[in-house]
Amino acid sequence: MRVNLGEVSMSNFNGIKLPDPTPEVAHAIEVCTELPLLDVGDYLAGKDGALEQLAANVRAIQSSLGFSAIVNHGVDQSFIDEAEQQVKEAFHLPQDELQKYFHGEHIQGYWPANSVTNVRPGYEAEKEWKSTLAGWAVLRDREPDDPKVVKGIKHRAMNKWPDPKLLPDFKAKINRYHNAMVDLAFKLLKVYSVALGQSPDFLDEDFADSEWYGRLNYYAGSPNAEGELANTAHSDHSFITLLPMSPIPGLQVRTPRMDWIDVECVPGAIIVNGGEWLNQLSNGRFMATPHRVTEPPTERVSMPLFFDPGDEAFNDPLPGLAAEGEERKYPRKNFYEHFAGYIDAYTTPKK
Ligand SMILES: O=C(O)CCC(=O)C(=O)O
Ligand SMILES: [Fe+2]
Repeated sequence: MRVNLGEVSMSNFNGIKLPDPTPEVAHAIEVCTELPLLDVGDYLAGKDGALEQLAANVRAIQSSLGFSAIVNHGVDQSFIDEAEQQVKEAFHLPQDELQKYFHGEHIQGYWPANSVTNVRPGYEAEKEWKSTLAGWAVLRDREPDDPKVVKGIKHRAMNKWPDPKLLPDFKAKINRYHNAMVDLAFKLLKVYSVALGQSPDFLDEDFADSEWYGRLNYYAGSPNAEGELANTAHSDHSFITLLPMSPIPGLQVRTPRMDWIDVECVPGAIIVNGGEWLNQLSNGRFMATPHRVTEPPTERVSMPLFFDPGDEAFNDPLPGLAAEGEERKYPRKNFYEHFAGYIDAYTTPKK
């Protein structure tokens, strides 16, 4: 599929015209052999015109490959490295210790390898599924008196943390990592808002009570598992997902040509991809691109941060994004309904 960049930059986005994407980005999405690289340093430094240029690049990327990698993002590398180290140590705990933090009905906490179907609706036929990855889900941390905790709302419980006697720094280092990623996501929210043809603060209200979600993924690795899937093809439920690049291979992204490319590591870069919530707000114009992970040769940790709106936000197409006479493509839902439906579908226990 060839992307018509002229059309992408001019029409269908609430009539808001942005500059052309930079030649590097235009080339990257034309050939689709690796993720387009975006330097967000000028934008974060508040340089004149940087927001508009970045938004133009994001609009072109999200209208095609749906994945990019950002550099000069300001997240301290030591926060990432130290969080990753904590994840490794947690998954090295004995099985009977880990089972104490089993995710339960809220799907918050630990889940062992091979325990869930990990089949996402729409992807059943992709390939024999394996789901060999283990995980630990950490949602926005809540206090015991949080109204949703008190009411026992599913998926809105308190997080489970490993015993501090065993892992004294886990909670602090994971929270520090997530807080830095969420800060960055809020800065990118303004870029996405402009890319969607809105004012920079148009989405702020929807995200004021952001229900972000952190997944700590652990792949034990297997040297002989050539090409087998550990994390099956899926699109993320999120608005956007931020994921520090891993030096251990495995992540693959589906291109508009419907082939799969291996993501090559750019040390220090953070992957940004659009999720299903973004896809719905744009009435299908911004991609929630399928991706998957092959069984890595060695131990591998990945820590995606799913950046989400508040539970009460709706998936209505943004102004100007359902062109006149065009039907909305997705049934109306609030974020909570969308999230609960997604998580429950793919974490069905394996029979
Ligand atoms: O492990 C990775 O690199 C990606 C993980 C992923 O796609 C996910 O957890 O949604
Ligand atoms: Fe994902």
